[in-house]
Amino acid sequence: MRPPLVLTVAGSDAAGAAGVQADLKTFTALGVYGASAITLVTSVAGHGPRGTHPLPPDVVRTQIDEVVRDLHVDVLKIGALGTAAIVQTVADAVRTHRDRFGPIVLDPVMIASDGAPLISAEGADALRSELVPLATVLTPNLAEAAQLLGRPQATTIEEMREQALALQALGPQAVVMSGGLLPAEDDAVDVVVHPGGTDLLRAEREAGRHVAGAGATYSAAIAAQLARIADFDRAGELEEIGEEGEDDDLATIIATAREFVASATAHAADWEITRSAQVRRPLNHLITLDKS
Ligand SMILES: Nc1ncnc2c1ncn2[C@@H]1O[C@H](COP(=O)(O)OP(=O)(O)OP(=O)(O)O)[C@@H](O)[C@H]1O
Ligand SMILES: Cc1ncc(CO)c(N)n1
Repeated sequence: MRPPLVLTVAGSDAAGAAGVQADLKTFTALGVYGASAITLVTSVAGHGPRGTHPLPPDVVRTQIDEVVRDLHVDVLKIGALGTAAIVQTVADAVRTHRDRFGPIVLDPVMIASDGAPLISAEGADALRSELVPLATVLTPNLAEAAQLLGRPQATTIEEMREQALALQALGPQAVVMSGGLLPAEDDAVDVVVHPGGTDLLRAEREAGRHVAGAGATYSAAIAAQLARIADFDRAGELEEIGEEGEDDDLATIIATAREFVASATAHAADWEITRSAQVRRPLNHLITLDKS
């Protein structure tokens, strides 16, 4: 028996809300084995600005090489990368090992939800030129899409769609642009462009939402679902899960991942986990595991 497996290349969040920790919890919750190559470590000093400590690029490369050498990787997920040198290293590793894994989900992480920068300006440029073209699914929020394109932040759904299409033109099959904070809309609307067209995913916007790790959890859930599809495919069971063609698959996977994020957010609402209201709440990744 070979479980579906995702390798995440991302940063560590000691609080366990975002980054690698959110990724691994999401994979487990969705029945997927998680491996990780750490790119950087974030640390919080009190409630002050967070420090970002990138690892040496060769240490990042060694971790990826080891995992790819030793394990069957179905899907690669990429999160915070910190520096242009790490972006370059990860892009080189992806090109070297391209036949060793399937889809690549790239979350172009730029700034943490608490405002800490998670990549340098040169790193963001390298992300656009080196990694975006290699991605299967790209998952920017409004600010990340704007920075990748060098445009002002989208303020309407039509502008979001234009930016998502412009990013898709750089290479990814699908772009999932999350618009939780779009001023012109009452709902939280995500624009998904995929080979079958454009979908709008609407959900009620929660006022005063104060969570950390929603973006990481979203892209991790997409990666996990893609790994499960690869697993069903290996077992010859794809028809049984109602496959309607590859184009629809991606759109369905993304919608399912969003439901997971919404549910994990809702189920954390009564968690008394933070010592202060100032600290952003993590999501509840235990939802699929809690049988009580
Ligand atoms: N206020 C909100 N109410 C409901 N859904 C929201 C809200 N804000 C964001 N979302 C949804 O949550 C999902 C993830 O959002 P997004 O990608 O913007 O998170 P993020 O800012 O990158 O997260 P983080 O930096 O905390 O990891 C998207 O589906 C988005 O639409
Ligand atoms: C390590 C890390 N990666 C990603 C995010 C995105 O919010 C974060 N806050 N921390």
